[in-house]
Amino acid sequence: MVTRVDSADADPASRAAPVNSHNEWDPLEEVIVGRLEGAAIPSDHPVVTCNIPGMAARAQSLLAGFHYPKIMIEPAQRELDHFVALLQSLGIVVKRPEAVDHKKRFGTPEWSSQGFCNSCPRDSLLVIGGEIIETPMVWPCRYFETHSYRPILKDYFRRGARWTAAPRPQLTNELFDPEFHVPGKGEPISYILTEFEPVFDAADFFRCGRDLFVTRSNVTNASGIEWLRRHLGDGYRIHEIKSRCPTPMHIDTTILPLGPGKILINPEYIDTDQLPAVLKKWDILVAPEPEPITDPMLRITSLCGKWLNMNVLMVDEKRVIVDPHHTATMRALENWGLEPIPCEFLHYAAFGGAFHCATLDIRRCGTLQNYF
Ligand SMILES: NC(=[NH2+])NCCC[C@H](N)C(=O)O
Repeated sequence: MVTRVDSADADPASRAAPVNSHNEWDPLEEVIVGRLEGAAIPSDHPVVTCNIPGMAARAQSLLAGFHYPKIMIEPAQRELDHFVALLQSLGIVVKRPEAVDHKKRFGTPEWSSQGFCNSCPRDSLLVIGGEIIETPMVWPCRYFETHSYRPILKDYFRRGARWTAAPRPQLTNELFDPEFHVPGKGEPISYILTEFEPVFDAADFFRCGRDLFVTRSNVTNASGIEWLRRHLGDGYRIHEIKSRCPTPMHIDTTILPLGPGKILINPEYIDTDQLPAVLKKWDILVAPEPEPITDPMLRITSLCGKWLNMNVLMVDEKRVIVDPHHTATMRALENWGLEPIPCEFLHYAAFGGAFHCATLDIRRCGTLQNYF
């Protein structure tokens, strides 16, 4: 049952709003897409290495701070260019962050680091209705990532958007549990973060109107979730979803809504009995196994686990952008009544994700509603 809370027709200002996105599926009008220029291999801080697959973590700790080699950038850049062209051909306005050299060193009074890249706007910026929030990120190499989006953010601000930054975390040793190890099979899920200060990545949340869903992770602690809850106030409810992923970072390979009443889950990480009661009323669509990645280069360099087949972008309630490598996923989406639009994107995994990660919806045509 969908209850209309606000009506855009009654409020012409909200129709003209530069930032307006309440969920993951309303018709997409404007989106930010990340960049690869200037990308540098992320640092080997424990909060980075605990989140990435073993092989990539070993290679990365040797090469941290160097620019990504051309052999990795070029194929990913070709895919990215096609993805941007595809979005534009669908009539969607595409905005891009500035190209910056992420090899540059920066610091706070307590530490210094080189950068990473701005491939994944989904992680550092959270759009809730007409507000855009810079999130308090925990990877030191991502501390200033939102600066490359500042020209866009200032433009949205000038045109009336609400622009907020969560308190900048200190990221000192007190935030990290020195005893932490990635839980093995049978061990309970644990996290590297303490509650020293609030931290969260935007990509640990997804939005369904007045209800937001979050997974705690190695980049989002309970204080971070509480900060957002208080910041948003009574108009929103935040529900925590339990994930069995031993290296949790970002919700969009674990569970993602495809439309009102439709939720896609990763059967390895989600125990449906443990879902928040409100979601149990929705159709639960179980993601098929991803097709294996056989190219050794893609296998070694991926910063992600295998479930990027789920990391899709909804153009609207029907059309969904998905990698054609994942044939079973394409077929499943069709069987669920959706129209998959294929777009090759496997090389982007070395930079942190796929379609959902690489984008940030700025405007979707729709209003704030209550879906539960
Ligand atoms: N928004 C993102 N950057 N998502 C990427 C999710 C990656 C996730 N940690 C995995 O390995 O599957």
